[in-house]
Amino acid sequence: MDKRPLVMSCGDPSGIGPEIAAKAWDVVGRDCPFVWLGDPRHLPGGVAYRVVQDLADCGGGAMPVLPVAFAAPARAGQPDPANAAGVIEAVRRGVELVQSGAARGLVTCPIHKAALKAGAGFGFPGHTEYLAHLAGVDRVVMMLASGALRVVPVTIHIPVSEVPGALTPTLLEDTIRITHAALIRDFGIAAPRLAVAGLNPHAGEDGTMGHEDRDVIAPVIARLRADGLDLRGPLPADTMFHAPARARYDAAICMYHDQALIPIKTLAFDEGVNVTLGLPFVRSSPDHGTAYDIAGQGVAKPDSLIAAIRMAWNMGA
Ligand SMILES: NC(=O)c1ccc[n+]([C@@H]2O[C@H](COP(=O)([O-])OP(=O)(O)OC[C@H]3O[C@@H](n4cnc5c(N)ncnc54)[C@H](O)[C@@H]3O)[C@@H](O)[C@H]2O)c1
Ligand SMILES: N[C@H](C(=O)O)[C@H](O)COP(=O)(O)O
Repeated sequence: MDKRPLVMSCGDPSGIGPEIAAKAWDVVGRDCPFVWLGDPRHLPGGVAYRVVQDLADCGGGAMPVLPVAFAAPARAGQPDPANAAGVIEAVRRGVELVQSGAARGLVTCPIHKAALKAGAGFGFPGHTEYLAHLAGVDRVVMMLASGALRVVPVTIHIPVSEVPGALTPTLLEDTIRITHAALIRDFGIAAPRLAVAGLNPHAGEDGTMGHEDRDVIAPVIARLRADGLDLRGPLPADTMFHAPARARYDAAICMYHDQALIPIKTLAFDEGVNVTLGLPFVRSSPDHGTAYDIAGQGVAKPDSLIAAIRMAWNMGA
């Protein structure tokens, strides 16, 4: 039996990451052990932890911590640019441990993208793009998954004004194929059914409200259907997410970030998991961010992080 632990990058220590990690350990630390990569100083007072030097000894007891150097203490809700380098190092170290085979998978606690850019010139829009860079892969896919819905945004962290130009047939086909393969391999769905959203209102209304649906999306769907994939679309996005519609597919392929993330965060904010498909290792994350507005108050819910831990544990088996 694979007893290797997960590793968890601490995320922005001024956010809710440290507190939800400690809460998550209390719930799933025994069944899905993880080693927290961060600065013990950033953990909330009273949290039981033990510093470890490697991943060998991490089952049960207090939360194991593999220290990562940070320049400054953390002030709840107030990101410190001086800590940006440590946030990035925790992610890099986590990838190193997974790629070495020491860890079963990586769970990342939330980062604040703008804070990393300001503090360390972080050149990536978020974890997803950074992890692809570290892994040396050209294409990865962001999936947000829950019991009620799985969604994939084809374009991610780009301005809405740039979405039409970014929606190339190649990007759409790659995204669909990576998603389809992951649903089979990682989610145990033998014959995945995919619903593909249109870009424009009413999926372009036969070209009267935009042409991308007819000229870009529909030909890719036709080609992949001819290749045997079970796809429907381009569908009007506004009628894809009510319960009867969701019952007809296993994942929704959406054209841009909020077209995908609004429905899943509306339906399943506390259980949604962000999982990166196409990496040579397992990576998951909660579906929320640093939540500076509640950081340090003890009210942050660990539920999404717990779901992310469980998903990574099961996918890493
Ligand atoms: N995986 C990630 O690293 C990740 C994911 C999403 C957003 N972010 C980043 O986080 C930063 C803040 O983003 P945002 O404000 O749009 O979204 P957010 O998810 O941080 O917060 C949105 C709202 O949800 C609440 N909330 C979030 N998580 C919660 C929890 N566990 N329990 C209770 N309430 C919770 C917050 O208090 C806030 O009111 C941004 O820089 C964003 O890019 C990172
Ligand atoms: N777009 C995701 C969300 O809103 O939940 C989140 O920002 C993911 O970012 P990463 O690439 O850092 O996982």
